[in-house]
Amino acid sequence: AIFAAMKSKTPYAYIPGPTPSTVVGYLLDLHSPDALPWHFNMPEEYGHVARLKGGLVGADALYITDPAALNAILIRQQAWFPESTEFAGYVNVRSILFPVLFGISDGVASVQGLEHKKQRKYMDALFTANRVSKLTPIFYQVAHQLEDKLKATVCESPGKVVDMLDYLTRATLEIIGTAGIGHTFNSFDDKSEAFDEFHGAITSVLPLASRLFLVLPFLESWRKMRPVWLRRTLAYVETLPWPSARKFRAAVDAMHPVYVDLYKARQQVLEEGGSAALADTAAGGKDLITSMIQANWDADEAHKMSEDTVLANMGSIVHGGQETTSSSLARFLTIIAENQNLQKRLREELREAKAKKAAGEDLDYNDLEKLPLLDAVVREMLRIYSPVTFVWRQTTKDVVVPLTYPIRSTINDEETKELLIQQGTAVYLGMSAANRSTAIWGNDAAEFKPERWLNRTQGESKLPRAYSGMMTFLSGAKVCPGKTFALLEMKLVLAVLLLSFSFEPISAPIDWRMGITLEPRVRGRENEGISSSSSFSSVTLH
Ligand code: HEM
Repeated sequence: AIFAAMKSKTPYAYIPGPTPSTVVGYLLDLHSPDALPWHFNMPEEYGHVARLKGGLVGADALYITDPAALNAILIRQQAWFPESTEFAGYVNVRSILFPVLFGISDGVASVQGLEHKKQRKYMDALFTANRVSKLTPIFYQVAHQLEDKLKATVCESPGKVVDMLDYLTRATLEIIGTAGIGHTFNSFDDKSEAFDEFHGAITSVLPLASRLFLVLPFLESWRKMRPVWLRRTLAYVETLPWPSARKFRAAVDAMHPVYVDLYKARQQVLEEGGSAALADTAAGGKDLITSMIQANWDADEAHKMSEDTVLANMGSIVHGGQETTSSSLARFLTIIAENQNLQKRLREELREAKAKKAAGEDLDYNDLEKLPLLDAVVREMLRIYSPVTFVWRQTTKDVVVPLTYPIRSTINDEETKELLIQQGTAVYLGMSAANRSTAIWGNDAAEFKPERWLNRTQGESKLPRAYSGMMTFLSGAKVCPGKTFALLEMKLVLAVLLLSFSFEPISAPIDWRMGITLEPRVRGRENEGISSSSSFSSVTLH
């Protein structure tokens, strides 16, 4: 095995790359919570393909930000680049643990190939612009609860310093709850046990999951264990010799029954009254999962998903859609708190649009789509502060991919325009780094400049085109299905907040650490945990 590892290290010796900071190799540098600068620097210092040196525990890997190579890996030649069996993406790290520990079947985020295609068909049908626009009233219901709650807090003491991430987490969990799975966590009720329990579970799963990458190869073999009942029984052995797994189990125990109860309730409605009866359920049966259950009910036998698969997809939706949006919204507020002029311009744009509506009427889906400054700010924020930093894949055979930017050999200084990726190589796709590459976006790539989208001074990049030529939502078969949902949700919550409040920064700096998404922490209060030391702002009502 050692010989094999040494042999597999050699093919990439000609590719420039960073020296690992420990003998373990690149893994710790790549996953460190403080690794953001390491990622951003990659294309600038080493080029758009970099060699990541394996250490004692592994072979060399590649870090790729090259547009042509990304197009090949994610789209044209994606069949040879499945998600690594050891760890697959940010949604997946949690989805992977569910089946591993509990025998629950895999959801869309953790399956590949034909099974993925089948599940994605159901998933994509939920997220068309038409369907998402119909969720607008549900989003507003939650956004106005957030507004009322914040008003009550701020009226008590104007200019109060408020932990906005806490409010935004409540709002995004409530939105994904009501619009995603037709369930309320009563998130704005201070004494809501449902919120505390579920949110506590999500936030404890997050750090656990990002710590587990080193043991995932072991989990993978557990995941394949059959029969499933044996796996499930073993997971419940009280003496599970691993505290993280026990904690994880407690978290899943808090979440899973919520999904099971909801599923059973919808199924019962269907059995008693057929599809039409779903209109009488929470959210008028329009929530994503009720729509999925209904489509599954109507599908012919050959195309139906099992109960376990639908349950797993409830998890995929809740986990895929919660912290990504709360983290992005917190980032947005940080930006506008630090740029009062931009905040004022955004508010003016919103007021102007609102003035055209009848009194008390909210901006609808199309109105929100048509606000150029809000759109440019959201776009630019998602470009340079992509909540997901990277994903990874592993080749199943030797593959040659084209390159936009040639590799300059460290051995003989020659240029190569194609890259041979050997079977089994771990390939890291640097989404945030590609979003900031100066070669792709220009010398001002790392600067926050919404104007680049306003007058379209920014041409489309050569990166895959899922969203303005940026990598934030990925691309190809695993592209984020929730993009339209996320953009509407963010614009709508920001519109409600900006029309009622002004935001100012607190004096302490905020650091953004890399977890599975980006997590804000107030410097000096890092150890207090994500919910208590997040993106405080000083908020005023106006
Ligand atoms: C700013 C917000 C968001 C960002 C930046 C984002 C980004 C991403 C990325 C990068 C992936 C691919 C991950 C991978 O393959 O490892 C992904 C997948 C996914 N996202 Fe999102 N997402 C966002 C919001 C949402 C929302 C609101 C939902 C649901 C309502 C959602 C549901 C999902 C699901 C189900 C997947 C798995 C898809 C699959 O594997 O086929 N996301 N997202």
